[in-house]
Amino acid sequence: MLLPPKAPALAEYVAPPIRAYRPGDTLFAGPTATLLAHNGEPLTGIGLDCLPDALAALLAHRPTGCLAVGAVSFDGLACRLTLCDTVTRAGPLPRQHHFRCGVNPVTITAVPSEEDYVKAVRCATDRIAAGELDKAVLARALSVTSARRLSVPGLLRHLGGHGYTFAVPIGTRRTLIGASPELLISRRTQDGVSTIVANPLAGSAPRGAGLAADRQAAEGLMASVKNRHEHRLVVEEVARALTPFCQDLHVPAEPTLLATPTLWHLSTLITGTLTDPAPSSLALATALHPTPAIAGTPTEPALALITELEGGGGVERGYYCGLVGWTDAAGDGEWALALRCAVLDGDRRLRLYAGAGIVADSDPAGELAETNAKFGVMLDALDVRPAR
Ligand SMILES: C=C(O[C@H]1C=CC=C(C(=O)O)[C@@H]1O)C(=O)O
Repeated sequence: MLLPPKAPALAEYVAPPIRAYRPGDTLFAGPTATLLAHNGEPLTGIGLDCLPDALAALLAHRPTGCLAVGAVSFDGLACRLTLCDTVTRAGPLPRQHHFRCGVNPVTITAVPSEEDYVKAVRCATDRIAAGELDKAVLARALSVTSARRLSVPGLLRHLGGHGYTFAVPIGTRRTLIGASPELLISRRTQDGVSTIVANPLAGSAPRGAGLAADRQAAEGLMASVKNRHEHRLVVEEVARALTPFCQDLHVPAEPTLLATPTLWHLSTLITGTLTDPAPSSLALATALHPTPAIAGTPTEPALALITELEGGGGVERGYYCGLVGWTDAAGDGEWALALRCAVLDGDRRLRLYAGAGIVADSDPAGELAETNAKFGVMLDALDVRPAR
């Protein structure tokens, strides 16, 4: 008797763009669509300042439909983009509720140690109290070695449905991979009118275990004066940077709550209509980057403190906190911040990154806990601990 083919169990399901992924491809999945760039022309070595013009010129000579997809480093000096004439498009990646049993044997080294990160946070709050700056985002890393072989598709399977999921080749057998909740900027043009969306996030609280604790965590975040201040600093700066390019800009007065699998965030959805001629999505990203969500404010002292404290602790941001996304020849595009991510080096070694916004009344232990919750996205994909 001929039996119908067995439908794949949910745990075995792999979304088509992940099934189609080959080493060296670039994948970028947003809330509405997934792009897979295969066999494109690599573009590296152009800094963010020159990138909008360089890409406009390059894309103008390519066939209609050609996109540039990839990443720009945090310092804006390096990029890894692919110019791809025929990007494969699919729907958004589904969120897969796999049972994760936390059994993957790995060794993890914190860089710097948790104690040293706490000291760095104290140092930052002292500098803020001394009036040198208002906010700095301090990051830490985890160096992970896996006993099991890791693969980009194997990790991507667990990163869908988190906002912006990405895999970008950034060197020989090195891939930036992650799932970020934060949209820096998107631009869309319809009937000659270009509209934008930016979704700054800042102010976070780990999700609670169980409904009551989770609700308490969300309500506590919404009511937190420290987190509202941390968030406001980002929204004000994003609005200030976008204002010269917009004929109208809507900035809600109050944040809302955004839930990710590991954290609650304060979120503000900023929308606007661009002036004519409209700057490209990448030109807008250049005007915005680095926002206080990933650097601090004012920008210069914040960047100096990051170099001093993170550099002293052995953290090199590289592409973490950079941009990841795409642009077309007309300048429409979508750029997320490269957060909740890792660099996969070969097939067993990973470097995970997470940071937290430090303001005057930051509690160092709380900021450490926040970074640990942020690592949860990638640790869960590695099956290092059970999902909530
Ligand atoms: C720097 C990170 O998050 C930023 C984005 C959202 C919320 C943040 C916060 O509450 O501190 C950070 O500003 C990270 O995830 O590594």
